[in-house]
Amino acid sequence: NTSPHIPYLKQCLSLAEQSPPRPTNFRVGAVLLSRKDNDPTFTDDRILSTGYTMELAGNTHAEQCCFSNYAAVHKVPDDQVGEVLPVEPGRKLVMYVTMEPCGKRLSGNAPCVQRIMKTAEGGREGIHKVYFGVKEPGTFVGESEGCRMLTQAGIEWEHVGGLEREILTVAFAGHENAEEEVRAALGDKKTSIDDV
Ligand SMILES: Nc1nc(=O)c(N)c(NC[C@H](O)[C@H](O)[C@H](O)COP(=O)(O)O)[nH]1
Ligand SMILES: [Zn+2]
Repeated sequence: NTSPHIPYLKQCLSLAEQSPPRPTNFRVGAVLLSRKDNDPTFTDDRILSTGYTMELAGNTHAEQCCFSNYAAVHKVPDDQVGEVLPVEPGRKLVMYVTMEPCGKRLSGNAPCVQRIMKTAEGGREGIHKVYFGVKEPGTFVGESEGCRMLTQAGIEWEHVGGLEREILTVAFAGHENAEEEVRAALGDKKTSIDDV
């Protein structure tokens, strides 16, 4: 019996596979949904938006595209997406991403944790929880800050294990020595059982 989160991470993985391979970032997929409280099998989930790395023009991240796509459908600029996300009693906003949202980007563009935090404005809760399949490898920014920043902002997060190898293989596809980087990233995981 697999965790009910796995089908969502698999959906994010197939989104990530649509991302153009680049050595300068990771190929990531994201899904934004509304989830009813106390619905353990997620039967009443409502998908709100999806996104993948570089889906939209420019150097865009999966989470960024996910928000931007939703904002476009609701005819507001990206930075006002929080104002059009649904606020429904008894339901929460949840995001699934193949990789831990970035807390820092080498390009200096707004990191995705900042975009996630921004959805909580004007008394709205915004994104309640983020599920991801791997922590960000150290390739670009070293020790990732995403989770710590989410915690500081009072946003819950959870690493859902089981798809690390698949997620990293897709993420690193555009990199020079992708296989080596995947192996190294898996090795970093104290919990990865593949390499024992
Ligand atoms: N969660 C996440 N979703 C993405 O869609 C993506 N590409 C990354 N990648 C994180 C990595 O740290 C940055 O890609 C590098 O730091 C380069 O920064 P830019 O992407 O050029 O801003 N992380
Ligand atoms: Zn990001």
